[in-house]
Amino acid sequence: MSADSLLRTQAATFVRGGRRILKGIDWEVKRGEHWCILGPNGCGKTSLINLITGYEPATDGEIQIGEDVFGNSDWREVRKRVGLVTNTLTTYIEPGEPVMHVVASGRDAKLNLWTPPSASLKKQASGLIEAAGCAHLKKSLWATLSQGEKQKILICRALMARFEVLILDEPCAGLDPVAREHFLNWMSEISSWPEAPSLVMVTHHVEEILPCLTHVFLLRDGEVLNQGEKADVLTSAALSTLYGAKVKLGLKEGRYSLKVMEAV
Ligand SMILES: Nc1ncnc2c1ncn2[C@@H]1O[C@H](COP(=O)(O)OP(=O)(O)OP(=O)(O)O)[C@@H](O)[C@H]1O
Repeated sequence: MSADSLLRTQAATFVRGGRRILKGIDWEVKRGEHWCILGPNGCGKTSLINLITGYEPATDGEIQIGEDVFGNSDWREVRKRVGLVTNTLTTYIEPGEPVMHVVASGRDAKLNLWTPPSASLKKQASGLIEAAGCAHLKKSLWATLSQGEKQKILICRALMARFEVLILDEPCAGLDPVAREHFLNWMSEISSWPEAPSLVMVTHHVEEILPCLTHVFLLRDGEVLNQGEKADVLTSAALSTLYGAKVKLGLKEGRYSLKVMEAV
């Protein structure tokens, strides 16, 4: 394993209800790489994320974060190095929680603070909220935010901790086209920060694969169809196999598009 390895799965297998949901996944994310995971509904993307974040144990194989191997290390500690932003988080946050507290609580990966955050936490949270272009939301309560604002605030929350890998599970779901574009540009900006975590974005839309994403992982029916550098992996042929239908991938000025030619 190279010193640059942040995350590695080896023959990771996940069986539930007698079904092999993940069938021996080998994958490695190295420092400086930003990944996109693509795959049809039900192919196992969320299951893979659950193994990496330790929310589910692998049935077989190895999950490694840096030097730590799942099962040999205190995963509650290891988990602190992998951030996860998912829509399900939004349902756990109290409607009346101040936005500033939502962000500040990310330092210890806690939800809903019982005591107000310290002045230094507030200062850091405030800086992140401003960098996200959300300064006007600093005094808002969680329940009043729009979907796009919630996504941004959740990412600010994740950035409070010093994650090495930040997993974004369909971060653009529910965003209007303009909000999505703003959001993606902000994500690009984050990826250029000197201390940026490696981003891993799960999406169903190739339009969201901005130039800052360097690698692509294609997951099909619990198996790796292909993975590697974006330009090598993203082809019409590979995506047609991935989705089981003829599709045509377009690339114009660094942005991808996908046309479904023939559904099966
Ligand atoms: N704990 C579990 N017990 C039984 N089946 C499960 C469990 N977790 C996931 N599955 C099944 O495994 C398959 C993969 O689910 P998963 O949520 O990982 O897919 P996904 O690729 O994230 O899908 P989507 O794109 O629709 O979000 C699905 O058929 C799901 O029903």
